[in-house]
Amino acid sequence: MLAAKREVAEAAAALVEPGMRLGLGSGSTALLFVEALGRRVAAGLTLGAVVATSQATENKARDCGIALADMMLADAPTGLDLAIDGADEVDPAFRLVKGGGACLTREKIVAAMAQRVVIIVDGTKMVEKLGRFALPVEVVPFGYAATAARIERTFGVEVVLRGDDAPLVTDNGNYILDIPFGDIADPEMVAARLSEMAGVVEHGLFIGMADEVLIAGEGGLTRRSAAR
Ligand SMILES: O=C(CO)[C@H](O)[C@H](O)COP(=O)(O)O
Repeated sequence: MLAAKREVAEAAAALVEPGMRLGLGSGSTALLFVEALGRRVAAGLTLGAVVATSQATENKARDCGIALADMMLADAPTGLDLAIDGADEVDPAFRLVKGGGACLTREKIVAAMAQRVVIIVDGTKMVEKLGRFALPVEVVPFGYAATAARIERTFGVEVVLRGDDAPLVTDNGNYILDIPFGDIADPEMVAARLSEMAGVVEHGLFIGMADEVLIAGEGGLTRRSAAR
């Protein structure tokens, strides 16, 4: 599995061209990509503005000698050439479940800024139907129990507040509710219902955002483009 993640991370780093404005994803595969990119930067590759999707990725990028734009400033970049990120699930229509690392909100903002979004996964993430991986939803801590109850009433599924002894707090200061659907029959409907709920900051369904998927498997690397 680690070898597959490394292979796909190296392949993604090779897609980066000089001067590109880049979005760096989160999770173990994305961090391997950041390391591979760092090696290219150390060898002389220059980049345009680079944006990280989590504190962990920001720390890794800095350790690897990659300078980052400050997304909290008014003059932060508003567009990117390429965003590269992992995923928890990818279906045949390139719909994704993301947020296993609790970074879905920044990941979605960065993906939405990018002209091209490339998802890097090992073959185990490719699924016929989304939902076996519990769907992460970032919610505001204020009234989170009410938000959780509303989600449960809407979908008839018991949600799980992420965290062990205490709730996990995201980089944005929010909580994560995981919805164990098992099978998401209609991802567009679920996405629309969640998006309109008070208290929901963002959900982990990424629909119509991925342009390409790089998949590392036993048979080597596969590159698939979205049919648009
Ligand atoms: O969405 C994410 C983080 O919020 C990650 O991209 C996703 O969880 C995949 O992670 P990994 O590469 O470690 O399997």
